[in-house]
Amino acid sequence: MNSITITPVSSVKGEIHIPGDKSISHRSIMLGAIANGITTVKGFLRGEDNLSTMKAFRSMGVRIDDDGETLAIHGKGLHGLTESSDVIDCGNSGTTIRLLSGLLAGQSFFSVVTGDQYLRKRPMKRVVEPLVRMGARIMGRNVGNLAPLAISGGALNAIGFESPVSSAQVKSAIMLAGLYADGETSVREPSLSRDHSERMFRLFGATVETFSSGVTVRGGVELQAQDITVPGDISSAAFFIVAALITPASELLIRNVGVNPTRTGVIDILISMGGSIELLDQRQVSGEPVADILVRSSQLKGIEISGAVVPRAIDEFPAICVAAACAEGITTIRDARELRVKETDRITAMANNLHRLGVMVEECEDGMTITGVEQLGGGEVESCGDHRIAMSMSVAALIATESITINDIECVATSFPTFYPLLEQVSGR
Ligand SMILES: O=C(O)C1=C[C@@H](OP(=O)(O)O)[C@@H](O)[C@H](O)C1
Ligand SMILES: C=C(OP(=O)(O)O)C(=O)O
Repeated sequence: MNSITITPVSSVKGEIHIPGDKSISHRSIMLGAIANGITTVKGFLRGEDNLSTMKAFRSMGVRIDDDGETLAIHGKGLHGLTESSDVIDCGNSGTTIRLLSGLLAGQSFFSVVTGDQYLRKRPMKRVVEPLVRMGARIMGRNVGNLAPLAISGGALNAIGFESPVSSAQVKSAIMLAGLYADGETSVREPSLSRDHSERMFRLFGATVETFSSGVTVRGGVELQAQDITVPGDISSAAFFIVAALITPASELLIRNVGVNPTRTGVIDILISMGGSIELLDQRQVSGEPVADILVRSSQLKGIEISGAVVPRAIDEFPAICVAAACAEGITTIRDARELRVKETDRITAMANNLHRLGVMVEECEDGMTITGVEQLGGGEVESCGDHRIAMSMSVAALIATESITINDIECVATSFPTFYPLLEQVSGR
């Protein structure tokens, strides 16, 4: 297991480009594979999670050419996928296994999907239950809640589903199954999660209607191939935004970042904490809002975070916890129970790691309370196999009194293989 030791820096400066958005990259392969014609994708994220999705579709007979810059996905049409000759390994990727399960529920062949030791602990009932209601036969460990899942799909019936959690993975799995259902399938969620599927379905010509916190998809409509440009991932940019905010004398321009309003909770939260963050040159690319983000070091203050902003910032909480640890006063995070079922339990992981650096953190079932400190201490912390924990703690190390060693950092390749070279670049090392 690799570790890294990071020493404090005096400032974070420069201009960077962030790699492609992970959520949009997954969806471009999935929709490209079942569309008619050749879909091209520029800016595709070559992280482990997206490579798992690519491999899964190749195993179902989809030709995907990659010249190192652009992907060309040779779509097979709505009913052209073929049975994989082996178990489909989704690696560490919750998005792959859950969205794929929705798609496989509509196929008239048999599939088994599984993943690594972390993914095999994450709850699948949230997608299995509605997909079974639509007519798929799905079996899995723990009464169908844990992977491996065995899926026998076929003709589906449309349902109206009220999801108890705000989850784009649940919503998107049902939307994909809905393409194969007889009639109109709708999903409602407590508050709106990321809407990349809604946007991309529309781009490919699906019949989709959105309403407040919900979506309806019509079955049986063929999709048409598209040329897609994937913007930079705001979830990856978040580590650099926090790095520039908490490090003195910093100014960082982050180019070409997706700023879809269902993803910008992190910016709203950090601005409320007193962060100097400006969105420049806002534009639309492939149906998604994009901007350059200018960040300057700021004195942050503690705030209360709860409610509808939480799903809009769900993957950024580890980075937000680091900002809170450096803020003046107390930050409370509530309504964030979902953090307990990510790659690791992100509430406990961040509480334990920040504790080791001398920060007072109190956990509660759906969140935590963090009391900011003037100076983070040094020490040794654990990624817990979770890319976002590893990267957050690496950012914390930039301003600690002494060096911090982060253990087990291979997981960073899940979503951001070039994270450490970029961190070196902006640190002037
Ligand atoms: O649909 C997606 O692309 C994602 C949805 C979110 O998960 P949930 O749907 O479980 O909240 C997020 O945490 C994940 O990184 C990507
Ligand atoms: C939770 C995440 O991804 P997934 O659910 O796709 O594993 C993440 O990237 O933070």
